[in-house]
Amino acid sequence: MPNKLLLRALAGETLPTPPIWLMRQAGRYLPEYRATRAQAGDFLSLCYNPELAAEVTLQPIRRFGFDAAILFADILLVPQALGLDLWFVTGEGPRLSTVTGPDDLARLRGPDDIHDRLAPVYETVRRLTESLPREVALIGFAGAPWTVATYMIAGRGTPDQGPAHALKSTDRATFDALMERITLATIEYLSAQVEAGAECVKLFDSWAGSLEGDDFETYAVAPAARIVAALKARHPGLPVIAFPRGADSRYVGLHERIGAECMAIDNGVSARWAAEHVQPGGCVQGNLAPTHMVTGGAALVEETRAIVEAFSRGPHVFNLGHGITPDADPDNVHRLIEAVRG
Ligand SMILES: Cc1c2[nH]c(c1CCC(=O)O)Cc1[nH]c(c(CCC(=O)O)c1C)Cc1[nH]c(c(CCC(=O)O)c1C)Cc1[nH]c(c(C)c1CCC(=O)O)C2
Repeated sequence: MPNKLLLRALAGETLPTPPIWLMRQAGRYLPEYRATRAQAGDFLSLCYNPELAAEVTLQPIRRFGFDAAILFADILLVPQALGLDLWFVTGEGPRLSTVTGPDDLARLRGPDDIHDRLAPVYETVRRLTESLPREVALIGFAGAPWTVATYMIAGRGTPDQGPAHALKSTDRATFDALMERITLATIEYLSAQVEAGAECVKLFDSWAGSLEGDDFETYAVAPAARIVAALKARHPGLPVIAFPRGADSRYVGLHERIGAECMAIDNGVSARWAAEHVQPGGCVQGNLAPTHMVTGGAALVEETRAIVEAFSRGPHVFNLGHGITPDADPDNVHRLIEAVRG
């Protein structure tokens, strides 16, 4: 049995107190993050600077004593490694050159040709294995193919993933080939993170919820299952967290269909419902609404205790239902941890 709390929960153990970490725990709500990002110059320079990326990964561990650290990087580094241009517009978000037809696809690099550009990320992981406290687990991550494809097709974030849905229906061959390329690159990328020292990996499918009918199975479940199977073949026993955000009632049975030890639950479903219908399949992670980190107060404590109680009869990792936002108050994170650990 592993002795780090996060790995024990992922292995299926019901613990008296759930391990806790937060999505986007390294980020703009922390003054020390803003200072290090300024030192790096910009967000992408920070992602590709192993010394500073390791530093911002460690900042929330030092400040809050979380049970897990998540590698500081971004899901959009994979499209960039595949050959797309990537930049961030302050206050707006990511911009990428796009893939909208066979010619764009032909210009992309192969899944094995990503490592030279991503080498600094692997170096960040190696540094973290040396500098993290013994009891803190290190999580590697990547975007799931559908979510990454939505950014590669639209060239930016979109409210309804319209451009990706459009390509899927007008040029299925290009869409499927793009999904295949991302899937294979993601296997290589995550595998390299594990070789560098990541102890578990998380797949972020932030836009899975917009896949309807059979598309959910074809473009969210099947690619995730393929990535998980390939990783486990190479790294037996590797624990995986899947985050098909917005899956709603389709969370039921997903542990088994994806082959993941843990389902990250967003706050679109209640903890009570997820405890009854999803937790029987394995560990669950979640699912406090991120707004509580802004508003705090008694509601934060009550809701946190209710979630801990709802999930207390099975394996649980405490987290938010989505990333902590830049306007969050770090003091509320202290209150949250106190409410979880009692
Ligand atoms: C969709 C997505 C992205 N990136 C990610 C997702 C999936 C999870 C989700 O749904 O939130 C995942 C991600 N992004 C980042 C991490 C690092 C680890 C962590 O602390 O969780 C992780 C796991 C750093 C980041 N990635 C980004 C920041 C903010 C950049 C800054 O410092 O200005 C951070 C800390 C930028 C980013 N990166 C992305 C967007 C849309 C944006 C802009 C929006 C925003 O600014 O919050 C793409």
